[in-house]
Amino acid sequence: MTRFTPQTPLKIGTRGSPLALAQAHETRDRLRAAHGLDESAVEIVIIKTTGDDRALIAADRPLKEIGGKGLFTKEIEEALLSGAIDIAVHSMKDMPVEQPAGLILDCYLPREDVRDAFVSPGIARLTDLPEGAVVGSSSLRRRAQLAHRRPDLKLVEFRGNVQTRLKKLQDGVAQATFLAMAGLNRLGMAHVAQGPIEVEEMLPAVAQGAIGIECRMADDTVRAMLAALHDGPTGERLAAERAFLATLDGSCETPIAGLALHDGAGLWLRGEILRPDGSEVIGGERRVAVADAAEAGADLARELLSQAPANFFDWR
Ligand SMILES: NCc1[nH]cc(CCC(=O)O)c1CC(=O)O
Repeated sequence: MTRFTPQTPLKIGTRGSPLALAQAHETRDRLRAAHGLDESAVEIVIIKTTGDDRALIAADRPLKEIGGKGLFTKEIEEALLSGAIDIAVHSMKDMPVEQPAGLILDCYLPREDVRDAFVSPGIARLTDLPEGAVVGSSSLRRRAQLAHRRPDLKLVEFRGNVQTRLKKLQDGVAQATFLAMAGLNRLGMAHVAQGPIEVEEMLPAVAQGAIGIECRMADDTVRAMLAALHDGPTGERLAAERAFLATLDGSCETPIAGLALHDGAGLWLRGEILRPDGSEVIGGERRVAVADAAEAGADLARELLSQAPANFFDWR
């Protein structure tokens, strides 16, 4: 089955953040278990991306200004194409809807918790935030969703790894922030959150909580290995959500939310688009057969777009 040995190991490319490494380790462990690979037949290769460049990513600069789509993926995909790595592990939430020619992304691990988490040193729940409270988030989606429900709150830019953000909360830079439950769970840090926010209250980002594994399209050995890891139900949900995103031409950096759940034999897809200042939300849903997942995502996106004025996504 495998051409990978301790002398010529399978190389897994990943960013070096604690969350990215946790995802790469999960992938390595699943590959080893599924294919009986020796410990030294799998190697993790850390790749620095534009998004990891501290000088470029000044803490208060909106990510959208710096480089938009592919900020955290370009260098990793180049390493795949050059053969420096054999597979790449990604948070699907951060992945552009299309991959470069020669690469394929069709292996998803079982999805984690899709919900956002409410994190605050002094306040138990989102609904308990006092009038005028300062909330830190750099996610356009979360900012717009919050501004929509609570126009009284003051939003500040907030980035960095989990530890940096918790330190900022301790220092009083903001009274609360949001993180994905999935990331906290994968880091074994769910205890830092007050708790999850139900999806009816804050619809998550498309593909939140899903890990995808990318490889070279022509690499039949690796593709067969990844096929054994693929989680079908996660793939069905992401087919709907990513088609929704693709038709909206969105990325992780636009105020779009979308979530598909299995509902009996079919899928229940919900989506929303928001004005960046939260002044308007347009939402909708579809209940469809699994086979129609992608078409339903595209169709829901067209419905929402037909209701949105031309300047809907303009900001600043
Ligand atoms: N945009 C950053 C990002 N990309 C993926 C995750 C977390 C885990 C996931 O959704 O898989 C996060 C952090 C966060 O939103 O708290």
